[in-house]
Amino acid sequence: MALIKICGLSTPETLEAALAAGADMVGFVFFAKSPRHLTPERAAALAPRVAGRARKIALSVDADDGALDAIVEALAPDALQLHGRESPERVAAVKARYRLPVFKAVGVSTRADLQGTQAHRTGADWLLLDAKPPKGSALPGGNGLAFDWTVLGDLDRSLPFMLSGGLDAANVADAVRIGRPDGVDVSSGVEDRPGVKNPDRIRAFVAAARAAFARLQPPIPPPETPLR
Ligand SMILES: O=C(O)c1ccccc1N[C@@H]1O[C@H](COP(=O)(O)O)[C@@H](O)[C@H]1O
Repeated sequence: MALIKICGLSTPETLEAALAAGADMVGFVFFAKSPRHLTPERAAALAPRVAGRARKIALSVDADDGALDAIVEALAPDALQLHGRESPERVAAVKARYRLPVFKAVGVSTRADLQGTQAHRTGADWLLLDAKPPKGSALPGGNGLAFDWTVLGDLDRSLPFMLSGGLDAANVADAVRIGRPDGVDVSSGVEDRPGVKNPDRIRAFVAAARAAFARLQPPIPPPETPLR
């Protein structure tokens, strides 16, 4: 089954909206420059609400072991999303230290950027393909920008991948049809403004993504590396 992730949740109300809508994964951002940033303490307060209804994904950007230790202890995530410039060696070290599946984010603008996925094929469990941030952006992701999904025709699909970057309820059907990802991930597209999630937009996104995956022929097979 293809997976739907709502990222950057930071309040009980919007977390509940994502869970009730049937999101498979809920993402929590640990990156101080992000408007969606959570401290480990705030994450610890939100975590029990998930209670097995979805997988908890901890997003970090070039975090060191100390920061990741605090995040893992507070959230008890089901997987780690590494959204910085983590090397394949760092990805492998994080995976070994926490014994958790790792989603490695790779920025895409053109076909040539797909080369950047090759180095992560042995270390990461999943790829997360996001639009490259604009030059000078404070955030390596979560910018609400999409990339040209047709380049995904050239992707080596030996790892499952999430498609992200500028998705919303209106364009996710095209993204799924063109990119045939194993999952989709959204942050800005379910917000009223950066960091402020909108429950109606969350519900609309989950419904649109679910319908888009259901229409795909042939359907997306389950990934060989399932999450726990
Ligand atoms: O959401 C953030 O603030 C964020 C910060 C730093 C790195 C990644 C971040 N979010 C991830 O970016 C993509 C795309 O988001 P958007 O839908 O275009 O806003 C998604 O994978 C988020 O998890």
